[in-house]
Amino acid sequence: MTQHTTATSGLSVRSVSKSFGTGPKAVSVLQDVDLDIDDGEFVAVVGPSGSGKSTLLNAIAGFVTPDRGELLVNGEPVRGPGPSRCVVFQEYAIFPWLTVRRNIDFGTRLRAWKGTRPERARVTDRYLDMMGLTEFADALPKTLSGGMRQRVAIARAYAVDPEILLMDEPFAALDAQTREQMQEALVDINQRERRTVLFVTHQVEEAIFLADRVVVMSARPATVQEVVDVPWGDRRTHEIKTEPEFVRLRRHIETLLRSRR
Ligand SMILES: Nc1ncnc2c1ncn2[C@@H]1O[C@H](COP(=O)(O)OP(=O)(O)OP(=O)(O)O)[C@@H](O)[C@H]1O
Repeated sequence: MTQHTTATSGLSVRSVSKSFGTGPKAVSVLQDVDLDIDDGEFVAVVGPSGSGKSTLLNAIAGFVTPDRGELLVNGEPVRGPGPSRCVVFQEYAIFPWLTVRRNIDFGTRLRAWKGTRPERARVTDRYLDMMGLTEFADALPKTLSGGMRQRVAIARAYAVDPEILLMDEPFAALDAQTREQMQEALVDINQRERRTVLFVTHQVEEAIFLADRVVVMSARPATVQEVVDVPWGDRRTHEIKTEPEFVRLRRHIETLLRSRR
């Protein structure tokens, strides 16, 4: 396994534990989770249903406070939600009263680099183009398909330019064909923009297709069971899914998940 470390860049999760409830009804969800994600790395998290994947993501986002342990983004402790981390949810969490362009423009306003209005407009145009949304720029979200709405959510998240992008099953509600198109769109935008991404998914195939490393969580209380390196670099076309190495990795991870350690 590659050695990934750095307390001062990227994300560090150090011995993070979290329980919900108190007394005999307390449920231990995360137990001593350790994880380092380097700057610009794409990491997918898979695990049994209810194991605590979303809880981990929510702790990094600052929505959930760990009972123990430490979360660092570029060396700074996470103390709550903030613009260094941007979340893309499964539900299409975009503003229904704003057009596609204005939704993405909202993201550019949250950037550390403010820029003038024309400069921001150019940034918005770039994201519209990258996500294939230019012809829908003036449309309201309700007139768009689920896949297109999720393109808007992803474009807006990249437009914020956060240090870490957190994606919680963003394609789970989409049909299989749209999901594959979205996976390609995400590969494309991330190869151009290269952000640090933590991506939670149920689909092992999706995790291997998208990520540089796949973190396999155990059953609850979740710990990191294994971290699997994915060897394709930027070569991410759907053809790799039938290559023997892809199939081997998929089987290996599925076996780990079935073992429910
Ligand atoms: N705010 C909360 N209060 C109480 N229990 C919670 C809370 N959030 C999560 N849980 C519990 O923590 C456990 C882990 O939930 P979580 O959503 O993190 O798992 P998950 O791995 O993302 O699940 P899934 O794969 O089904 O999406 C579940 O038993 C859930 O009911």
